[in-house]
Amino acid sequence: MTVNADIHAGGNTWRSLPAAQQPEWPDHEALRDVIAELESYPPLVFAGECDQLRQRLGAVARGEAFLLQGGDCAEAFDAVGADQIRNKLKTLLQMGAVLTYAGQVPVVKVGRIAGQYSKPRSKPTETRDGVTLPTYRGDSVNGFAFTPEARTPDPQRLKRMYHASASTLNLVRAFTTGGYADLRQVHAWNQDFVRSSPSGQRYEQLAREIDRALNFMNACGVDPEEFRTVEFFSSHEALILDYESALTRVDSRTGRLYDVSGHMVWIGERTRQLDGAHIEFVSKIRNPIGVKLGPTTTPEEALTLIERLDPEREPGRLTFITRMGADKIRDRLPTLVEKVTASGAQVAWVCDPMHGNTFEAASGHKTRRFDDVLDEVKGFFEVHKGLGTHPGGIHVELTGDDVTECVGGGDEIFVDDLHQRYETACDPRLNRSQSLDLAFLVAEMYRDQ
Ligand SMILES: O=C[C@H](O)[C@H](O)COP(=O)(O)O
Ligand SMILES: C=C(OP(=O)(O)O)C(=O)O
Ligand SMILES: [Mn+2]
Repeated sequence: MTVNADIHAGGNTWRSLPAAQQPEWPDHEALRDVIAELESYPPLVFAGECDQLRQRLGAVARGEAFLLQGGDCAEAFDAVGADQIRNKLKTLLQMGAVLTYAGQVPVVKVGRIAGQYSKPRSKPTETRDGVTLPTYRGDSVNGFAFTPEARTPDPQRLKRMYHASASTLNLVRAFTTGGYADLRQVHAWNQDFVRSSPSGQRYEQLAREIDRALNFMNACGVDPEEFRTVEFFSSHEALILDYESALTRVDSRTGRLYDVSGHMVWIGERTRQLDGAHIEFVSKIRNPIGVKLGPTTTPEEALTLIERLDPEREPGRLTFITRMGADKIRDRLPTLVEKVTASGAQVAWVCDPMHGNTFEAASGHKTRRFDDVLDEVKGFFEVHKGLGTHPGGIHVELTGDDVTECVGGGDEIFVDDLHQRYETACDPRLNRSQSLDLAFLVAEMYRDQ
């Protein structure tokens, strides 16, 4: 075996371990063919970009930057269109501009985008009117429609995921480097939000300050070219290990393994078993890694995760994304942060205020209250302030469209409105105006800090 083959084999050590939440593919030969084809495809990202993001996240871990990570719960193949991608990106960039001004630190912008096609589920099946079918596991696995054909896992979908990710990333790169995302333009969109939406008016003061700051920079003669492009990274949950490992390659510069399906990948709350395949898989790759930590996480688990995933204690390598729930964060987070800090590890702490706050409305819609989302972020800031540690960022499920999936917000959505534009394939997302609300309110929190 050559050295390279040896290293490459390292990307397959997960295969002997239990892997939670994997699809039951009916045809294993077809799966093998798909994996072989995926292995021949070019990388979606360059390993050097993953290193760049790891460095940026290092600044987050050291308290010198803030992470904004967001996008759909589940991307869908039929939503790979220019409008949807542009609206999502626009929303994230607008949030980023507000947070940068408020925090006076760089905001690292990472989309749940160009690869977020696979979903872990709480139940393996779904029953409607006495008919039981496999649960929807994301467009990478099966279809959303409630028919036996759609719900049967089809490995050909893994190739569609690759192509959908490639076209999405291509457009994102074009927008972020081609001038569309110019900071002055992003600020103009924010001014428009403040002017035209009833909820936006309370942020007038902040928007005016940003305007003055931009004018000041202009007057000082800052090169306008500096504003033209923006750094933006992709991320998704590394769930379907056959796909992720088919896209794991040896980097020719360093000889190390990178999962080139996205810049950052994370492991979800349901697949972070210490002796499981997912943790083993990400322990072998050099990408920056996130791990979701729910309310039952013990400090010992967190410390073992650090040992497994960040043995060299490299700031930026490991991000803990806590998702406790608004009612638990003030109780559960302090011990975790204290014990991890005492161990000397420098992880980035990021708040996912979505996944601990989901409930089912009387109409049957899965939803979240904007106030709970906000309260979890508030709790997150309070805990870090109390401990003298850095609230490193937020991780949110959002869309740039005017959907009605979460209740509340400045342009209030009521439970009775949920049916109007409930379009998510999995979890409820903040819509465009709720996302901007959140950014302005977090900006105020950041300033108070
Ligand atoms: O996005 C996260 C999970 O896939 C989702 O919250 C699980 O939802 P379920 O309980 O409907 O399966
Ligand atoms: C599945 C998700 O979250 P968690 O693993 O935290 O439940 C998600 O981020 O969509
Ligand atoms: Mn989700």
